[in-house]
Amino acid sequence: MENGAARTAQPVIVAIDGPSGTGKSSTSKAVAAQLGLSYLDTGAQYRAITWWMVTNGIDTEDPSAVAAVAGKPEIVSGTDPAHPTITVDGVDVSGPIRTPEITAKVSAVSAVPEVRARITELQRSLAASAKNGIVVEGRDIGTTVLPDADVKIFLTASPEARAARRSGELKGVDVEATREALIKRDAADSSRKTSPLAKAEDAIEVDTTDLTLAQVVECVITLIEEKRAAK
Ligand SMILES: Nc1ncnc2c1ncn2[C@@H]1O[C@H](COP(=O)(O)OP(=O)(O)OP(=O)(O)O)[C@@H](O)[C@H]1O
Ligand SMILES: Nc1ccn([C@@H]2O[C@H](COP(=O)(O)O)[C@@H](O)[C@H]2O)c(=O)n1
Repeated sequence: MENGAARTAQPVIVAIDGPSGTGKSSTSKAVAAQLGLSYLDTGAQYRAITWWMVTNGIDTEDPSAVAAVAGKPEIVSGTDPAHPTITVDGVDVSGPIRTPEITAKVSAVSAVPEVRARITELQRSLAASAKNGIVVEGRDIGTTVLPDADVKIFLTASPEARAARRSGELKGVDVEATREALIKRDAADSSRKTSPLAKAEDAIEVDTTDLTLAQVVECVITLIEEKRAAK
């Protein structure tokens, strides 16, 4: 069975969106693994194209310069939730895309329409080829990338909870600085013209502030199973 033991049979497309640090990646990976679905981290794709721009000396604050080369890098995402991978022109960039420099620059690059068009095409193609279905997480999956997704979830959490989680992950990092950085990135992602971070009208909002990761995963699995039962 692809991606672990499937608890359910029919293919299902699940869109999980939300601001930074709300638990999208952790939740999506666990849900996909438990249901035997593929998993796609779309933030990793935007980070990967940003890494390529930086590595090739492109000014990430110049939308025309970014747009002119948006079609050049070959970005490949592996969709096994137990071992998600991301390469650019054959190079494993799973580590380099998580540096503070890339995190600080990714919102500017992801706001460029030519970048979004390129990455959205990749995302739709991966979703269409997922045999058992897929959990796709990001900022615009329910609104733009997969508007016909079977289940749409919008995760939220207070900035304080998100900053505390991230600081715990990146040991020694200041909580207040982390909180400010999260808020700044959310503001940039929500205010861009093309496909901003937004909750789809038909998405179910789950506030994870006071929930453990296990509780969020169980909640999402229940929503998926309810939807499948109703099909
Ligand atoms: N419900 C939860 N309770 C406590 N910690 C959580 C919960 N969900 C996720 N976490 C932790 O919070 C951190 C951020 O989670 P995660 O990376 O999944 O968020 P994200 O929404 O994908 O973030 P980003 O958008 O920045 O990629 C991780 O350390 C994760 O283990
Ligand atoms: N669907 C998406 C997903 C991500 N982005 C941009 O990528 C950045 C990094 O995302 P992470 O989930 O890895 O933190 C994010 O801040 C957005 O700028 C996007 O635009 N659309």
